[in-house]
Amino acid sequence: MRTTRRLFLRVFLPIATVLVGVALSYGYRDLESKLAELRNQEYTRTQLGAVALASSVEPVTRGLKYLARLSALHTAVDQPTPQNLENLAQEFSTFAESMQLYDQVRWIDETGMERIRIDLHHGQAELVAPDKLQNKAQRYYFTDALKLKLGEVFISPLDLNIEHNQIELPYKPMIRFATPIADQQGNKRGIVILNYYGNVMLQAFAKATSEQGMAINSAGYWLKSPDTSDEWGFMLKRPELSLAMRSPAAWKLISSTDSGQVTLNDGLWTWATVYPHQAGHRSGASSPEAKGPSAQEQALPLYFWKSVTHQSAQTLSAIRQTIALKVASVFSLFLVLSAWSSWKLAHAWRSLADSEEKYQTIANFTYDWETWISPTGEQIFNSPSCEKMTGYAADAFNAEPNLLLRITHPEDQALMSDHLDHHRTQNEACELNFRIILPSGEVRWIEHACLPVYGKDHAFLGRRASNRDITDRKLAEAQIRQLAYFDPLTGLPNRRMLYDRLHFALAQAKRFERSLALMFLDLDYFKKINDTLGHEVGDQLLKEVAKRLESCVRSGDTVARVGGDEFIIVLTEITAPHDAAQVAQKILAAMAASIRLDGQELNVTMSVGITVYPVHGDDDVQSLMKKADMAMYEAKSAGRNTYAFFEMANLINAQPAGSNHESETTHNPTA
Ligand SMILES: Nc1nc2c(ncn2[C@@H]2O[C@H](COP(=O)(O)OP(=O)(O)OP(=O)(O)O)[C@@H](O)[C@H]2O)c(=O)[nH]1
Repeated sequence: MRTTRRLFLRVFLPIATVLVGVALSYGYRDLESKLAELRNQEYTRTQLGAVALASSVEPVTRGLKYLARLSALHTAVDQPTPQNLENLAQEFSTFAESMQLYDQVRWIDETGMERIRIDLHHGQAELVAPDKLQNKAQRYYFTDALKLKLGEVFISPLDLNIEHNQIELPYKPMIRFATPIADQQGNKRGIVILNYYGNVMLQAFAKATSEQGMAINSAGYWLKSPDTSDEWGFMLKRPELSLAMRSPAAWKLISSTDSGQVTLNDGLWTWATVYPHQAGHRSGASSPEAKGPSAQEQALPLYFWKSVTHQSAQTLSAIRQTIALKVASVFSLFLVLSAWSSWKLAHAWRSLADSEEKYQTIANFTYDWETWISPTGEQIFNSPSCEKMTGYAADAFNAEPNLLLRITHPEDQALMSDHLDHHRTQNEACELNFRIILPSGEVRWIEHACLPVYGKDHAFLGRRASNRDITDRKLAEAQIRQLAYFDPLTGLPNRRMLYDRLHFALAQAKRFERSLALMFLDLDYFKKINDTLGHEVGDQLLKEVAKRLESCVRSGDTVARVGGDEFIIVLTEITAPHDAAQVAQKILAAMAASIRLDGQELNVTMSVGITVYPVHGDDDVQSLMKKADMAMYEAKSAGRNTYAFFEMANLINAQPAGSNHESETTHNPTA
């Protein structure tokens, strides 16, 4: 479990690190994108607001200049007859009613006295009666405008209309546009003045900024704000209702630059500036005060409006939180998924390592030599045990695909070569035994079993083989075979082997109509040797006799020991009994030479009984054995150290040719 956990950490930690990096990078980019979108939106709003303010001023100045050029005005100025004044009033009324933008349309003469005044009430132009006309000589807009050159336009600050020294309710935002007029001699004869409804402009501004914009005058007071309670602070004598007081840092930047965008502690500020005087072609003096003389003579246009938007710090923080939450939830999901996958992978690795370990342990400790050969004949795997078995390391087999064939015993190479050629790609199991020669020259028997290997997709993956060292088994088998078929003392075939061969030889003789002789040989007086010289000497003597018997026959003949001092010889290549007689004589002659054993010279003789197929009968194996045995006893009876044919022993009891046997049978062993 500890190993699995370690593997898990090795997989998961790098993935988690990458995921954290990706999440942070993605989150940062997403936040940047959202903030950029917000900044663009704010920038667009302030620009649209500024355009709305500037474009509201332009038509008013054009309308003012139109009035200043009216012939009815100049006629009335030059000849202010009741008729002319009435004509002018008519023109002013028509203008006011058609435009619906102005609260008042007036001509104020050079003394400050209102000469023609049209008030708009509920859309209707009303001429103010002469006795209701006022003198405006003390008003700043009169004095400032009268100072202008002909053609120049005075634009007052945007403020609330004041009637009878009270701010008119509901609030009536107002801007006064005025320009001087002159008579035919060029003497200034007062001004034409329009009281413009500021609300029209402010509504256009609000609409352009989606109700989110703030129109602020040059003193930092709100003219229009999403929060209406902030508006008109300068008129209400409440300095706290100004951006200059509410957010000094922001106002410092906004008032000092025409446009910009900045993120401060209290949020994102975006602004643009409108100079209404510049928009009116020519500028005149202005005053931030509602009443009174001009604060500035005809100076630079310090009066401006700011189109401003503000996104609070809370709004920005909410955007960050939303993105952080989104990224965190996606990141958590990926983290959980990768943790789960890493755990599964670690578990699989662990299982694989376990099975590899088990497999390696089995491969290392197996006594058999396990191999795997690819379909193209490459050695994919050789278990380490191959070195103990062959004297060559597994790497040697992997490096030399032909090594197995090379170390195969020459007598088995054809078998192995055939196996490798024919079975490598065959869909069948195969078993074979072969010998290999070790580097030391030692020969070992290998039992080889192989079968094809298929993958899960039934693809042929080559052959898997198991090789086992069966040298000891082969030796044991050979020993068993030796014990079963051979006489342990002399190494001659025993009775069982004799019978096998005799059966075969007799069948062959019968089939090919050939002759066969069976000789039964028994040592004479062997018991005495044992009794006098000991069993050991008797054994040595038997071995020497066996050798001498073998030397007397051909390679196709069989010499077997079937009893203590009894031997059988099968002669397969005779044509007549005479041939067998010659072999018998040869044997008796071979025995005649003394044998030196244990420092003594020994002389032994043998009695030999012979039967010949088919001369002595068309017999079976048992009959042949019996007849030969009987013949041997005949030879014993005849005095030993001689041979006798079965036929002759029974019927004529005659000595075979070469009667000198008699003399040979008189030889006694020298015990
Ligand atoms: N040394 C030795 N003696 C054996 C072995 N097998 C049998 N004998 C002895 O061989 C002798 C065989 O004797 P027999 O064939 O009966 O008699 P013999 O002395 O040869 O006399 P005849 O055959 O009549 O000439 C017995 O004394 C057995 O004990 C053996 O493997 N080794």
